[in-house]
Amino acid sequence: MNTNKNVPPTIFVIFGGTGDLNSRKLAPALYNLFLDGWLPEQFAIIGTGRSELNDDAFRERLLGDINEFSRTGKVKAKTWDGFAPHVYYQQADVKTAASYKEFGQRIKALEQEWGTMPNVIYYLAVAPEFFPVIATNLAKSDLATDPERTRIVIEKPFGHDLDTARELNRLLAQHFEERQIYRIDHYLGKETVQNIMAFRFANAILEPLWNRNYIEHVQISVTEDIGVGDRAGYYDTSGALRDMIQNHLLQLLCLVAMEPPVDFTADEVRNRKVDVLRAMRRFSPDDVRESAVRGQYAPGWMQGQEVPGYREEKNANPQSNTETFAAVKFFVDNWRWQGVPFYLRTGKRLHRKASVITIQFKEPPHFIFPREATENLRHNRLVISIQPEESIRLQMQAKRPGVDMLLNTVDMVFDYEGTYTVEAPEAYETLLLDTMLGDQTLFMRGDQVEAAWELVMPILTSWQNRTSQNFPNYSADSWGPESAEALIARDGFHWFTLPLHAKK
Ligand SMILES: NC(=O)C1=CN([C@@H]2O[C@H](COP(=O)(O)OP(=O)(O)OC[C@H]3O[C@@H](n4cnc5c(N)ncnc54)[C@H](OP(=O)(O)O)[C@@H]3O)[C@@H](O)[C@H]2O)C=CC1
Ligand SMILES: O=C1O[C@H](COP(=O)(O)O)[C@@H](O)[C@H](O)[C@H]1O
Repeated sequence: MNTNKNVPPTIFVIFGGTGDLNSRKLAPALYNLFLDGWLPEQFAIIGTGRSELNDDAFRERLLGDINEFSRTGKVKAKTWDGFAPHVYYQQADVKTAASYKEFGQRIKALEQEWGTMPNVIYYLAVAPEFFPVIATNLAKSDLATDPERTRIVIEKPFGHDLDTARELNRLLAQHFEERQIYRIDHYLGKETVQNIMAFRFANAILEPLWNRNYIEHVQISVTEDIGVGDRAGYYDTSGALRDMIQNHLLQLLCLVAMEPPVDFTADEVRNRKVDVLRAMRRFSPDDVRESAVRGQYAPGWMQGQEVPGYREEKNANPQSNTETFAAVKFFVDNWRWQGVPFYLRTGKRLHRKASVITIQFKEPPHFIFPREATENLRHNRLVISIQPEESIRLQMQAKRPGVDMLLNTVDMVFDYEGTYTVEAPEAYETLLLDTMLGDQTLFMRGDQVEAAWELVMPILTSWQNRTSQNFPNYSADSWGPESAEALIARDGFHWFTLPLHAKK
């Protein structure tokens, strides 16, 4: 989102500095921002956790993490020598008031050393049970009183359901202004996801076609080949609908379905996305049976390796009925989209990792070519590949070279790899920089989160009330349960196989 390099002096406090998210995502992202010259001279990262570490030990730990997880590869000694002095560690228990006093002293010392009043960003990379605790303690300790200079970043999950999301919003609103609150949805930071807005709203040729008159249906598919690994403790309380559809996939849907914003400001963009969520058709219990399916993976084989079923994963409940796959048909009841189904699906341990949005257009109203010339033609489709392939393909019909008139389907392709030489930043790099610049465009506003929860609540409730499950119901390395095929086949469509050229 950024067009300038004017990041003001900033102190970045990471609650959960010793945790997995910081190791794999935040620390490498901050390092890469430093590497690319985005960070100001006056910049400090204060990591916190209960672990007993000093500054040097924490720096060593981050060095290992960055070496392992950074997209830019191993750290160069000279760059590290420039970065490391900006990093500090403070042991703290987030539940005790004394910890916040110590943060206050640390921040004050840096202010005095720098001779300026920096922005202070509190990043909550801790379990969600600590979000209210930390927010309240920051406020009580007067560490976030200035809305111009202090911000709080909240990781997912934002609430477990509509009530808990509302409760968390209420609590945050007691202590912070909305402009201070940055709710993360890391999909919004992905380069290819940001490009959906650029592609739709910086090109005049798409908008006239972007509606129910030309579009037959939309598919949003986020498939993963990995299982839950050692995250079953968290995942068992969540499931695919909460973990992916309520946030990432619905946000992708909003980007496809939103009206053109008047300008590219945070609230205008977010208003248009909330409009979509509000226009989405609500589910009755009968609708849920018709329009939503779920699945759970069984043990099996992936690429020659034996893999456990979900119930056999570390820390999983052996009788768990948590879904690791979900597919839902939504409608957006407004003038633009009336009658156009949006099929969303996501799941773990599926055949291939791929996040793809496919817009299928209606057939031409009349074919002038002989039947045999057109037999194998597909509808025009716009295929937006978010990852791992990063591309946009427009599938068109063309005449095959030859003396006869035979047509086939060809792709017009924009692909990042072939077009740009610069490597795209990781989502967290963009998002962390935006928190420092005070740009909330790619962050979830409170009403947006609640509107998304409101939409999925009938499905969650209905699934919770239906106890009998035939789980596990799909095998590893498949495309999910048969019921997912039936969901879309009833409307005469099928899930598209994801781009064959997609990188593994
Ligand atoms: N890991 C990931 O890929 C993702 C994580 N998230 C979210 O990020 C958050 C963190 O996840 P993750 O990093 O995986 O979790 P971890 O369990 O790896 O880390 C938890 C962190 O919290 C700290 N902590 C726990 N209790 C206290 C306490 N009482 N006082 C101070 N610090 C404490 C731990 O410090 P110590 O061990 O030193 O006590 C540790 O640094 C969660 O909300 C998660 O949902 C979101 C998306 C992806
Ligand atoms: O938020 C989450 O996202 C990941 C998938 O993210 P991606 O960037 O790798 O597509 C998912 O594995 C995880 O369960 C979920 O919590």
